[in-house]
Amino acid sequence: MKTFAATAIFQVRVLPRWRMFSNVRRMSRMAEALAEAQKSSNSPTQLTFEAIGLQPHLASAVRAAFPKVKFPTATQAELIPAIENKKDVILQDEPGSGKTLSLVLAALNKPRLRYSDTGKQSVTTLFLVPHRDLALQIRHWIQRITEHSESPPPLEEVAQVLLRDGNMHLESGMQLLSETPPHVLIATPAGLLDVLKKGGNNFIDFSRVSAVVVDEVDYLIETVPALHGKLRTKVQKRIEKHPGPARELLDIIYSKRKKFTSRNREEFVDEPYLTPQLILSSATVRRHLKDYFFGEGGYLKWDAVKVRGRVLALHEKQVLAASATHTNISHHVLVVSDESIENIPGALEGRVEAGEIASPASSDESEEPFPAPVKTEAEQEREMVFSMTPSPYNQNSLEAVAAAFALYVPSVALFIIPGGGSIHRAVYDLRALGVNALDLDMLKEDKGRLHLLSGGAETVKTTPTLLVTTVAAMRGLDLPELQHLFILGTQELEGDQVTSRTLDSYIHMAGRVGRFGKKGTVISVIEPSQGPKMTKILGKLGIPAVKLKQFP
Ligand SMILES: Nc1ncnc2c1ncn2[C@@H]1O[C@H](COP(=O)(O)OP(=O)(O)OP(=O)(O)O)[C@@H](O)[C@H]1O
Repeated sequence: MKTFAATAIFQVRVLPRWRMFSNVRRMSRMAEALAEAQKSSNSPTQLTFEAIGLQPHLASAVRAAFPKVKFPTATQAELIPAIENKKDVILQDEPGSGKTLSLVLAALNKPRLRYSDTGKQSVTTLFLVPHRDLALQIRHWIQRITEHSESPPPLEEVAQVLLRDGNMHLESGMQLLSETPPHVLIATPAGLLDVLKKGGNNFIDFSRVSAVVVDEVDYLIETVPALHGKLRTKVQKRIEKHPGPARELLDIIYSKRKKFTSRNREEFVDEPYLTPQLILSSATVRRHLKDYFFGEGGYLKWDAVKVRGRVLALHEKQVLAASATHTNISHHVLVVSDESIENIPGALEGRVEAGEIASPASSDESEEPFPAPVKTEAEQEREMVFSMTPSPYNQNSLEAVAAAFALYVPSVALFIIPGGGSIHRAVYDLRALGVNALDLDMLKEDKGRLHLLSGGAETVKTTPTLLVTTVAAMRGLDLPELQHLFILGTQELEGDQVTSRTLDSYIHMAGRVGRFGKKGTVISVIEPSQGPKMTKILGKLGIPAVKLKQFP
């Protein structure tokens, strides 16, 4: 692997340069000022979790399960009492600032609801998430907390997961759900809709559910951004044609709310408690999304409480910059052609640590081949097909990822390929290049689960591993020790256009590293034709690209 990397680097030649960023210096100054302003966004308060309303046994269990979680952040100290107040809540703070964890705590803190007639427990909180791995991560967190509590109940009484997944048996999931309704039901909207379609809309009595949390809400509910002309019409048509399972589900749960508008809001507030408290969360909640929830969607009560990280007091463009550019994340772009791999023109000279060569955890074993995973018959067949078919991936780009991975990554890195791309094919191609690539899967120890709660002093020592995922499957994921992230290409969703969705997408991708004050390195690998779009994305976000020193 090391030999390959060296070869790849020495082959680089200089490409004709694009025009320099004229505003890079200005942006860099702005990012520094903003980073200063937001420093305390996720610094812990001196309050205890008990003082902000967590039940003492839960607070102790959390500290035991997550030794680094000692005090709530300012945002968490605002959020947990707001949820206790039973009003609807919109939560927005930068990626990795502890939103999901605090939502989990607030959910576990709610008293268990029981049917007064039968005494049977009901689901207290429904947690909607965009994808399987985030659902599994949340269940894993709850499992840890439960295991660290006194006389822990069986996990299925506390948390269950509903997914649209080939491995999950719908009938047995439904049976467990009706026999033992959990305190927290974590589901993808599509998974839950499957259950409602089979069991009927009353399979879960939503009037008995205390809260519905929609995590990564802007991903689950697409709304029309402030676009102009044809693009706006195109997006609107797409939404109307495919409203998406999350919207369909909220229409079922909040059908009773939809008749209330701003004109009869008094009545709305006095309405008996018929619908669950609605809690929305994301690092990027645009105004058009809020407007939709309050207005046309009719899901949110007008007196919903907004809980926002410090950073959001700034101007929107600066907010974006601050969200994505804390000084603890360095952003790099490698432009790859047939002839060369080089830094994007205009990239700034790096801080010492930005392009520092990592001392790989596995340096003693660098001559050892990485472990080959045991393959099922289906996997062997798939590889046979791959060996006979051309790859959709630009091999130069994958070589650049392999080279940078070998140079910089001591333990684990994440590689995000564009949505719709084949993860298995990317893994196959990368392994052929000598990279220990694996498809990210939170259920499997070697493919991500190992890294779920590790970090800091207990950093996992493994052969450096590159976990491959897509844009669609990485939202909200937390691998605490992750420091290196590779992104393939630019987001092609809107063609050459850079919309708010494109920018939000970059913020969320970059947000997989530099979490909770840690350091992070983001390396985008693009083709020359994607250069102008990448420049625009970084320019709009106020992010200066920094040179990787080992590349021209
Ligand atoms: N009060 C705290 N003290 C220390 N660490 C914390 C605290 N709250 C959360 N964390 C840690 O911060 C990391 C990020 O948490 P979490 O995934 O909840 O962030 P997030 O804001 O939901 O991220 P994203 O925007 O990507 O969804 C986790 O590793 C979590 O354990």
